[in-house]
Amino acid sequence: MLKAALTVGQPSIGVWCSLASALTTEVVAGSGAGWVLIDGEHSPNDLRTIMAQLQVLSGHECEGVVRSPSDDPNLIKQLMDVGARNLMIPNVRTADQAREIVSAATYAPAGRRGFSVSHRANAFGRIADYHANATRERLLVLQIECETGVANARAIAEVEGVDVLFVGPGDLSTNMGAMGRPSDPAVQAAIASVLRDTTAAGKASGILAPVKADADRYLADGFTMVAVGSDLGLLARGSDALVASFQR
Ligand SMILES: O=C(O)C(=O)C[C@H](O)[C@@H](O)CO
Repeated sequence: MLKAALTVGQPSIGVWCSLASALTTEVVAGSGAGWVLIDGEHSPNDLRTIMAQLQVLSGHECEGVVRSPSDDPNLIKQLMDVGARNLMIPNVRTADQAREIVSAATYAPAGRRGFSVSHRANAFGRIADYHANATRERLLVLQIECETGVANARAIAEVEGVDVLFVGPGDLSTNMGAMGRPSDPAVQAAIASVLRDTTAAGKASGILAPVKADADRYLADGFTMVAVGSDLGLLARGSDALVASFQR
């Protein structure tokens, strides 16, 4: 289980799934990756295409992490009800926002996730102890993508119920005035600071690193939830290289 691995500091390699396709997500799931990111933020996914991808993953060891387009509690509720046990929330900036997200993913009385007796997440009522265990079994991955989030990373990581702080290098570099340059020294210093603060809070750190040398370095530094590429990138770059190899 992804949560169990990350809790004991075991690295887990993931692949971003941006193509909004159950078929391509199924192909990636067979690769041996520990998890795939089903992207509801920047991909043409909706609740049904996300659910279809979770369905194909049910036959695999590989776990689905679903990125919600925002921290909207109604979206969080719908995603959890269709079976998203692992959730990623973009651009979290403060501990108060993190507490609201935890609350949206937690049944009353501790939180305010709406209760439905029967849904896909509990196999349509067949998993009798689903509601009792849902909070303990979910994985909450909050993205740090701006300087405010970096400054508050320690406080965000310390919020009970937050499992992972995950750096979004694209947005972070853009928000720091270095669009497309995550290797900029100031951005790298911010990434290192998030790792330090998250580790100090006893939580796991993650990052997207589609260049192998970067991924290796982040893993050596202590990031454990590392996405090393995407279905879209593999198909686009692979088809480019294939066609180019036949051009004279
Ligand atoms: O800011 C980032 O970097 C991310 O959060 C990942 C991107 O959103 C991802 O879609 C790049 O393909």
